[in-house]
Amino acid sequence: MNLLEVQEVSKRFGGLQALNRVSLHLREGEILGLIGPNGAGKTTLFNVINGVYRPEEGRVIFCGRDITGRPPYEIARQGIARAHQIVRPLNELTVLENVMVGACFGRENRPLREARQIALAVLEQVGLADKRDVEAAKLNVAEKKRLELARALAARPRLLLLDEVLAGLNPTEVAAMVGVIRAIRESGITILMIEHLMHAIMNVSDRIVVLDYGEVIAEGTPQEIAHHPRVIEAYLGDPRLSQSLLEANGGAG
Ligand SMILES: Nc1ncnc2c1ncn2[C@@H]1O[C@H](COP(=O)(O)OP(=O)(O)OP(=O)(O)O)[C@@H](O)[C@H]1O
Repeated sequence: MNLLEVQEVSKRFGGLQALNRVSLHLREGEILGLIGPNGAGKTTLFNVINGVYRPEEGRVIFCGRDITGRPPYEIARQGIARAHQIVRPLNELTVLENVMVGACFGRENRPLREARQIALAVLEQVGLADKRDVEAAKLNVAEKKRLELARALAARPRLLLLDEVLAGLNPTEVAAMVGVIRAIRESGITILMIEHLMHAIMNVSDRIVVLDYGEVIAEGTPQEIAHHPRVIEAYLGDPRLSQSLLEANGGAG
């Protein structure tokens, strides 16, 4: 059974069609990469999936249930967590306390003692255990990204939405984070991730869906996507992206 099905979803902002009959699905246990040029509609799709926006048309089905237009807290309770592109930890709290908040407001309401146990395990999982007593404000960018991931994981999701968790990291940090993402999948969590870093997304995804101007223009394995004429065409308008696609293309063989 598909864990998530997005069926013909459309979302408009005034006269702008941000999503136009977008469909995609995620099988349990897979990593699906969502790519596309700036403004393609990737973040809007995340916002529809986790209930920030209600689409004008279409449906979102999670675990066989229609969750279209349900409020974000209810969708979180059902097992979808999201790591945001812009990381905003509770700065005066420690790393551990931040993650405990995630555990308390996750899939089930948890008592503090249990939330602490979960938070400790999750910090171990993302490689941040040694920083647990540090104030969140004192973390560097890479550590804040890990904290954001830990906060989302503490909700014990079945589906994790990752919005550019590799952005702003240096190559060593990217490689380490890719390792963490793989390990999360191994632990049984399904992942949908938006990423501009072409090498990394090609490397870590089982399948990739490409959005352009709010429409799905391609879907396939990283290999297929890297050679797809419509994808290359879509990316040619953006020199930075087309360069990274060409590099990934070479890397993908
Ligand atoms: N709240 C909003 N109000 C009006 N327009 C919006 C809103 N959110 C997004 N848009 C517009 O919808 C389109 C899709 O934006 P979205 O942020 O989903 O793209 P994206 O693929 O995530 O882009 P990026 O890669 O730059 O993050 C863009 O043209 C954007 O300007």
